Amino acid sequence: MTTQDTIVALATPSGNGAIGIIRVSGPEAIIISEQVFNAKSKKALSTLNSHTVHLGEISDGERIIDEALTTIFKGQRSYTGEPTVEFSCHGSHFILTEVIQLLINKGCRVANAGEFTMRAFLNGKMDLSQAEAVADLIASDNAASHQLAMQQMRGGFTNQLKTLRQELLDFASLIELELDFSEEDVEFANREQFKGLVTKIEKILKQLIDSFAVGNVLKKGIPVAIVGEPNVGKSTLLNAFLNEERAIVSDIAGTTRDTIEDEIAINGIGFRFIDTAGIRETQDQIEGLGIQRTFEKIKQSQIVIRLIDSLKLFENDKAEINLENLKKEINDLQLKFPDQAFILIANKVDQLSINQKELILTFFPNIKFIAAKQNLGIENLKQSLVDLVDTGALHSQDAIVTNARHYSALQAALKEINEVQQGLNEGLTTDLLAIDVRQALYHFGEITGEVTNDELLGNIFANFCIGK
Ligand SMILES: Nc1nc2c(c(=O)[nH]1)N(C=O)[C@@H](CNc1ccc(C(=O)N[C@@H](CCC(=O)O)C(=O)O)cc1)CN2
Ligand SMILES: Nc1nc2c(ncn2[C@@H]2O[C@H](COP(=O)(O)OP(=O)(O)OP(=O)(O)O)[C@@H](O)[C@H]2O)c(=O)[nH]1
Ligand SMILES: [K+]
Ligand SMILES: [Mg+2]
Repeated sequence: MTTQDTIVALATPSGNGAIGIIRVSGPEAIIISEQVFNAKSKKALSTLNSHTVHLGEISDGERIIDEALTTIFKGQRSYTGEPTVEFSCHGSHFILTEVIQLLINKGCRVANAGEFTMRAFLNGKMDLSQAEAVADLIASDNAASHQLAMQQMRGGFTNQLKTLRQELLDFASLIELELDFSEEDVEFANREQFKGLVTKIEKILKQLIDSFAVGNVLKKGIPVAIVGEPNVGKSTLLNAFLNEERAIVSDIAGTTRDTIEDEIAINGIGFRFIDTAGIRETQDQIEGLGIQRTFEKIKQSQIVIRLIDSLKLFENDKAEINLENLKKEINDLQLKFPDQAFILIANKVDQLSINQKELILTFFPNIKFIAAKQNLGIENLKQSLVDLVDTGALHSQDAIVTNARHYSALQAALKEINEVQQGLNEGLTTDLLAIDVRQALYHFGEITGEVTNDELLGNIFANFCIGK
């Protein structure tokens, strides 16, 4: 991987702000920038101190393109770890395009997605997991995902991992030293101490692996499926949660055919609501497909809001039988989806008499009544959702893994650590033990980027936005 090119990109959203920042990074950053920027002070950029800002003109020969503020970062003292210049221009799309083109004419290359951050990684300004957290930070849209990304960008669990890796590395060296003296039957690596370390590592790996269950949903938003028969008010409830007319509502059964999703934050936690087509036996083929999808969505969700139309129960004179059937049906649904938390909600309470309400409660003591259309009971329901989420980990000091790549590497590391443990217990020969230890170290290194390759880096940084 070469970092010889000097790269340029717009660092701010394209041409729709008051100011647009163009970033230039690489060995020639200051020399190239000097050719297009004239500071009001008449001083050449290369003579100015690092981390200083200068007013001046950007021009292509005689033609002035913009009056701009220019920041210089010298030597390795920058975000990327290489000479960097930032031009803070007027936010016109035309100006920004012209300035970038000018810089390209003077020898810059357009940066690839994530290339500035990739350079920061390659130049040792951050480890790989921190670089990945930069993308998460930019994508974060609620307090929980923001906090997780910030924690990881500032080192997160990798500091802990680096210490363990070093301790393991020290033992690996001792074990390998034993191999050099294999004739003499010496033991440099104290087996009991080594067992202690491996046990400690196992415990920490397990904790980190477990944290992913929480971390992953908090990062992505907790999926909540809203399900129930046609016309119970699922789309009305979605709209009430989102506080906007997101889904079409009508008194025609089968209005929602495709699932509709949208996210909001409640108490800083992201919830992704999924409005589904009504569940019922049907002859209609298109609606039938919608119902298939409802089951799919339940499977993908963490929480299921099972919505019922309270009025419907009393349409015929068999309320008790209807309630009995409902109870059975809900039991079946819970059995079919054991991993989901179910909340039972009775809608349209505005139309219900007190006696009817009490009858429902005798069958379902925990049921919650709402009137989605009148926005009644929605705040309570939001609180119930928050209560269902175990946010303990978020508020503790324990590290939380949010990245699927780290999760896989941790699992792989644990597997190897368990091999090492088994090897130690069974008195495995030193050469075989050494192999397992090296394997475990490899997976540790994958997370922080001590072990890496171009393809992996390409994959990670391709998901960044341009200019980052
Ligand atoms: N204008 C601007 N704003 C930005 C960034 C940027 O690159 N440019 N950042 C980009 O994401 C973030 C800030 N991150 C940065 C991290 C390090 C350095 C830096 O200059 N580091 C030097 C000097 C440190 C020091 O003064 O002690 C270094 O690490 O050596 C700059 C920005 C968010 N805001
Ligand atoms: N009285 C009353 N009517 C409601 C309430 N909530 C929804 N409705 C009405 O119930 C009807 C159906 O609402 P929708 O939100 O379209 O129901 P749905 O479950 O999404 O229906 P499908 O998408 O067809 O399965 C509409 O006429 C709504 O205005 C409520 O709390 N009280
Ligand atoms: K409807
Ligand atoms: Mg609907």
